[in-house]
Amino acid sequence: MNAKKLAGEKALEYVKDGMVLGLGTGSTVYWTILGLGELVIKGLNIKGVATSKATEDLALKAGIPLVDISDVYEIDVTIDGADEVNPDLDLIKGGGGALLREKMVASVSRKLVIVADESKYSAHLGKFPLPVEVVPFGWQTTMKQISAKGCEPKLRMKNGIPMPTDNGNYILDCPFDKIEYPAALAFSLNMMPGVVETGLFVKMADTVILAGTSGEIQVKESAASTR
Ligand SMILES: O=C[C@H](O)[C@H](O)[C@H](O)COP(=O)(O)O
Repeated sequence: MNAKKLAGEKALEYVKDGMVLGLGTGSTVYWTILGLGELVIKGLNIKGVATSKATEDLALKAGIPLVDISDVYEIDVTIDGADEVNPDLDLIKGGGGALLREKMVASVSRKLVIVADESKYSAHLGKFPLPVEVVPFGWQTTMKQISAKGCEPKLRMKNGIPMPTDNGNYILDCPFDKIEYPAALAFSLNMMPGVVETGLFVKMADTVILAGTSGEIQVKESAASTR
């Protein structure tokens, strides 16, 4: 069975008529967006806020009406994917480079629902290299500052050039291996002037839906979400 499809479609249970929805990015939330499109055709009245240009294109093709983040006071529910989830439901995100807009959208959402296949669940964050969005100016300097925190960052490339994010920045992929204190690491990285944002989402997820290839679905609820 397609675990991503199972998880993505399960999240449709959190959607109600009249909601403003944050639409995440990636191959798991792809299924949520297709499902939402079908519900819209059947008469569901929702508005979406896209977290990337790719999601904007997909949502428009699916027939979902979109609004800009600046045009809403708050978002009812955001549904998004993750690259890694720990038992506290802290996350690593940004494998697709959308972490900044995803975090901005999540920060104004009353509820953040994460959809993932069960391989993303891990006792410690860090197996997946942490994406950090940095400004192009002096990116090598920022990279040195991040190295001092105990990893060897790699500049993300695409077609032979640094991959630009939707915001015109670069991504440094930072293999920390094992992140003991996600909040402390996020804070220290965010203190660096060249860092725009990190893919660490600490105490942001309210619900995580994990699906396996044999069809089982686990729904984990956070006791510690700070939003
Ligand atoms: O930048 C991308 C996002 O954070 C994605 O939500 C994350 O990489 C998970 O993507 P996928 O569902 O394709 O594994």
